[in-house]
Amino acid sequence: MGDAVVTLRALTRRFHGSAVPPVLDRIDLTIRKGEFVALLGRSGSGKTTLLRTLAGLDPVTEGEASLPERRAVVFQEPRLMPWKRVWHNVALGLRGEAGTIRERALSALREVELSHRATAWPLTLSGGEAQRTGLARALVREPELLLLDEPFASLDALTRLRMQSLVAELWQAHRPAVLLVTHDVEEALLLADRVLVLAQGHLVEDLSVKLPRPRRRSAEGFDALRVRLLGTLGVDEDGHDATARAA
Ligand SMILES: Nc1ncnc2c1ncn2[C@@H]1O[C@H](COP(=O)(O)OP(=O)(O)OP(=O)(O)O)[C@@H](O)[C@H]1O
Repeated sequence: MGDAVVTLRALTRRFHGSAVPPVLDRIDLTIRKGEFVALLGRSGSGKTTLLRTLAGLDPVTEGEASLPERRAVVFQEPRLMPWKRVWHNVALGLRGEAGTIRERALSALREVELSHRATAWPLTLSGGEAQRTGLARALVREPELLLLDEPFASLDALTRLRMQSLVAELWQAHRPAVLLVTHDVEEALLLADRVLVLAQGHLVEDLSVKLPRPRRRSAEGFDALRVRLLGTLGVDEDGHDATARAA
């Protein structure tokens, strides 16, 4: 497909030899230019493994992966270098004239509403500020593919809400393709065009989300999609294991 940013064909990833089922088992996936995809799955289902493959951090040993050159990752923990100031962390790895690089870093920090912390040391940042710095560091590279590995998981509930809408705004402004790994069904529905569910090595759901933006939990159809995804994950409304109860 012409506008594909990512193409996986029969991608398989094993950690323990052929005696046990692979973590990723012949995954086929296409992500199109500008598409916002969320990846849900239970703990240990292989979400991070899939994200690492898309980031080019893990070798492809079985199957094929076609990835764009410009990729950026935001991890659950910000992974900033404590001995470099915030703006310098954002600028790391950029090439070109020093003044231009600094300007680009400051502009990315403005976009995540963090200009006032540009010369701060990372250890003085709050959790939300540190994650916004990570987001600025990713954005400044103008990625075609932005990979977000549970970037809000360690934040308090209010900061998480704010970060979710910030990510939605930044995506609208820049339109990279996004893969967001999350545990949170509502987060997936608040952000993504498409929600994938990974289980037993397979993508068992590929759900198109046509809700209007900006997304609201109160929107018609939101709850039906939420219940459907919880069903695919095998969890009931209260977070209990529906598969165990049925057994
Ligand atoms: N480097 C590794 N060596 C051996 N096993 C690994 C390695 N990385 C991941 N695994 C195994 O692969 C499986 C999937 O792990 P992964 O971290 O991708 O799951 P996940 O869906 O992201 O989980 P969580 O939601 O808990 O973060 C797990 O059983 C894990 O133990």
